[in-house]
Amino acid sequence: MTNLAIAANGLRKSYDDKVVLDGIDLAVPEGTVFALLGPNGAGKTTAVKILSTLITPDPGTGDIRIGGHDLATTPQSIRAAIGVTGQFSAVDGLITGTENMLLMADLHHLPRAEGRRTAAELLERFDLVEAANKPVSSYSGGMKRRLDIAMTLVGNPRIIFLDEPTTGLDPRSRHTMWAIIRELVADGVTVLLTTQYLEEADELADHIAVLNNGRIAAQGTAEQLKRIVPGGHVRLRFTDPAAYQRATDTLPHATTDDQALTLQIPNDGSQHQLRTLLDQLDTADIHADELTVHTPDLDDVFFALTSTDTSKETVR
Ligand SMILES: Nc1ncnc2c1ncn2[C@@H]1O[C@H](COP(=O)(O)OP(=O)(O)OP(=O)(O)O)[C@@H](O)[C@H]1O
Repeated sequence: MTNLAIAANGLRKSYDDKVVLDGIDLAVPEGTVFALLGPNGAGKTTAVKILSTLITPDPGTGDIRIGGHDLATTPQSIRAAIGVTGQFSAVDGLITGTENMLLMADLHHLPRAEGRRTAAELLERFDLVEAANKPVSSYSGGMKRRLDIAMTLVGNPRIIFLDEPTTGLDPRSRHTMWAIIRELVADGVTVLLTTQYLEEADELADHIAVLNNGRIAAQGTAEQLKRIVPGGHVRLRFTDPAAYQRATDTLPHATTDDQALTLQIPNDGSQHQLRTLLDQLDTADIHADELTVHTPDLDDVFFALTSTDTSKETVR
């Protein structure tokens, strides 16, 4: 059986009468990426703060084990085993990148020479050598995030929590961050990340949990999640109203838009279903100006699951 790096049972947290986490279960195998996905205010940061020992869960929460350590009895062992970066990062803007790194090395009680060597290696690895002696307040968003991760790695953690690691980054910096995360996982590190970006979860995560209204509305691989929503279709666009009319007569199950002269036909995008549709069009001598195939993506899943109060579905 695979060892779990993170195991949480019945995680609960309320603020006054607002229930933020209503008993959620998480199981993250070692060396994998787990994405906690949810709209603003869903409780993602709260979950990360609890799992990284920054705040305590409510009574009634079940067992939580991080890296095999019990959160209730040995939080200090957990702190030694994990790294946390994100919205509550430890980066100090007033001092330089190198100084931030050395501060971290001190916190981990590394001997001075080793601390300097580790800091230099990590600054190099994250492409921060040129900026190393400049105050962090002059860094771009992407550079700050890279420094944040570099600081986290000083202690060589095997489990890393990344709270919205790419929020606000431009596409290039986002891709750099994804490459960094993939490298960490290739080294055997376990990553739990929160994100509002479906594309990010799709790109990186082995397992995705969608958090909504304090509960996990669905979880599974990106592929499993995509299968739980309908939404695959072929879209045909016409410029000739007569051809459009012939198509609507030929395809009675299509959703039509008379203004845009488009039809949407349910279709799973498989070779078989596509061929059947194309044969129908050929037989009726219909030629669309544009044909596009839309397979459900995580956007469809996200909107389907987070738009109602009661949706609850689990894919295993
Ligand atoms: N210390 C606190 N006191 C009271 N309410 C809080 C506190 N911390 C969080 N909350 C509330 O808990 C809910 C969940 O917040 P949380 O920051 O975990 O959400 P999130 O999913 O991370 O959202 P975002 O994507 O906006 O960061 C919000 O409604 C928030 O207002």
